[in-house]
Amino acid sequence: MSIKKALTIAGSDSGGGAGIQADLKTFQELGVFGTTALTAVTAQNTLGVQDVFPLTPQMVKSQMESVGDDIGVQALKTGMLFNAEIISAVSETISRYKWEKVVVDPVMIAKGGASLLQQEAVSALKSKLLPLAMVVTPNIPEAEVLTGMRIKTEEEKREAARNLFELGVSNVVIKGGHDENTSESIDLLYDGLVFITFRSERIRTKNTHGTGCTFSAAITAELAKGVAVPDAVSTAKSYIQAAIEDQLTIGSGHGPTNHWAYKRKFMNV
Ligand SMILES: Nc1ncnc2c1ncn2[C@@H]1O[C@H](COP(=O)(O)OP(=O)(O)OP(=O)(O)O)[C@@H](O)[C@H]1O
Ligand SMILES: Cc1ncc(CO)c(N)n1
Repeated sequence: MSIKKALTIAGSDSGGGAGIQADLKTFQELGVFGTTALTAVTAQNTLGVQDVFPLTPQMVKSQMESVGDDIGVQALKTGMLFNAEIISAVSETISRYKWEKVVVDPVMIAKGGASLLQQEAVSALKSKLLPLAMVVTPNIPEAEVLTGMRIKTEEEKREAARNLFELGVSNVVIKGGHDENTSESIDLLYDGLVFITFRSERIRTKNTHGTGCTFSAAITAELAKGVAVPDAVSTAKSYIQAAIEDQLTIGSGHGPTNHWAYKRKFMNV
């Protein structure tokens, strides 16, 4: 059986809800073979991040080479990158392998407030990695940091998307999970020409740990299968909606989402 392959370059979440763990679960559920390059180990649970240990940039690069030289991938995503040196190593290696279907989830801060990206690494993210991205998926606070704008209105969201497009990203998705005073969770896609909105009912829950990782991993899995960007975003939206709706009760803080839900909802599995 031939299968499409995807790579996630991200941190480990010991609690299993976000990071590499969320990405692999998503790849698996969407029928794509998942490979990994770990950037950092976090000691983390539903209450927050207790400890962080970054790997060396060389070790991140070696893992990418191990995957690239033998297995090969049709698409990849980046998540927690932690520092500027890791961002440089990742960007150089992506360029060397000429990987094109690159999804950048510009992870900055965990739900509990812990920093997953050093402040001084933001400029490396903008200048080195974003120009290589086919899709970038910031939440609203991340889009504010990347653009230096305050984003409150729909027009400001559009302006931020235009700014990010100008940095060389082919498709910008500004996620609306943080827009808590709306009854819908609205994600905005911009491809340099048109805006497409993806809407879903906002679910009232504190169990949204790892939603961003899962969403970007689902886009990556669909791109690996050859799906076009708007359709990939649409499937990712359905996937994350199902995964938030069909709640699990794990831990006493911000619990993870449910990766069994998508197939249960849409494929009766
Ligand atoms: N309460 C909710 N109800 C429905 N959809 C949601 C909810 N919260 C987030 N989403 C959806 O989940 C996806 C991730 O968005 P979000 O803005 O939460 O990302 P994030 O902040 O990067 O996540 P993370 O918690 O992993 O950092 C988006 O498609 C968003 O619309
Ligand atoms: C390892 C890791 N990556 C990403 C996030 C963002 O949800 C997190 N909390 N932990």
